[in-house]
Amino acid sequence: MDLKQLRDGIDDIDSSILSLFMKRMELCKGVADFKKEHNMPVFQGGREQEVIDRIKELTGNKELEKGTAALFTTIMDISKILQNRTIHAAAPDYIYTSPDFAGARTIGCQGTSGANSESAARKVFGDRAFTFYPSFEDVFKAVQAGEVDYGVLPVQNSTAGSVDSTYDLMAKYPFYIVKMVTLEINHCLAAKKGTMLEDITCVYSHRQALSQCEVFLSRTGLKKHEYSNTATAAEKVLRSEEPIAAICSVDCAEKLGLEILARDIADCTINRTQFIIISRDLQVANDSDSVSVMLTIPHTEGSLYRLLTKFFVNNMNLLRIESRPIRDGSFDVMFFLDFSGKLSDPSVKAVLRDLEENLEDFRCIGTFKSE
Ligand SMILES: O=C(O)C(=O)C[C@]1(C(=O)O)C=C[C@@H](O)C=C1
Repeated sequence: MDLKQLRDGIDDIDSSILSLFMKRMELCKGVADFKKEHNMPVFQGGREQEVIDRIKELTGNKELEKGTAALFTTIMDISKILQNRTIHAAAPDYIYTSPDFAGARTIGCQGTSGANSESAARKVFGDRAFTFYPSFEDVFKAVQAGEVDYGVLPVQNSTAGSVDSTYDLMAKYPFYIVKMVTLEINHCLAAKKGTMLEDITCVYSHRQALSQCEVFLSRTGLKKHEYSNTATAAEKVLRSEEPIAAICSVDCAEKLGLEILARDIADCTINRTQFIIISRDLQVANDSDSVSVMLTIPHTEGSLYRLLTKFFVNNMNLLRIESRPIRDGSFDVMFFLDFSGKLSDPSVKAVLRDLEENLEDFRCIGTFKSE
């Protein structure tokens, strides 16, 4: 047989598979109606095992057994997605309010005035006073306690990647993301007035800022010292009698009256950081088009693949996937996923309900307009 004949044969078989697939899905819709009426969960683990065992037996070919099991697992996953849509699409909406950035009484940022978090906060809340906390954790605590209406935290930098400490705290505190804001970061090397670059031996800054300026730091041979924040590092430089420098924003250096010894020192000329604005309660802006969730998945073969199928089949674009250790001595991780969709979309509601029902650790952590 030539290739054309082989492909014609494949096309014929695909048509048969398709028509049987459609018939199977019709039956699954019937199953969904039954489950809705009898208040049964969509996922039936025992039945799935039965289906897979039977398929493996029927395959009768060791080499293909794994493939047929994967194929029927995916078919059942698609079946569950359709069933969830039938059952949960009309589920009640989440209870939420609209964000009120202009009416916010207090907003918490980490660091001190001049920190990049403050510039990010200004983009959302305008020129006003912010409450500064020594650590990211303090910002989460202040939001949880209702001490501030909103908190501002960095999550991702275009050069250095995710801000791990923020993600670790996201797993620890209750909160909701209400907005995402992107800030152009321009790092400079700043020292006390009159200091020369040749005199400087060491430089202080936040870990992320130091890692964004690796090339400059290794070229100049400056010794790196991690500090809690770029702005607090700049303040340390101002107070110090030693010839030390800080990596901070130009705004911050100018505000403190520091000398800028070198500008634009980040490794990448375009260097941007994304910040999240968080609140204690779920707040949904009209223009929100992305949803954030955090979850753990079982340590079983194909479980990440099966999770991703849910987004793919529901036509939801995955915008971010991040994982962090859950820190219990195991090597298990917590996943943070952002995907396109509105909380009120029937398919989003169905996916969220499905994840909620079937995963041990699952939380929807807000919705925002992606930038
Ligand atoms: O038998 C059921 O209860 C079904 O919903 C059908 C089906 C399948 O597609 O075969 C789908 C989901 C269940 O977890 C088990 C099996």
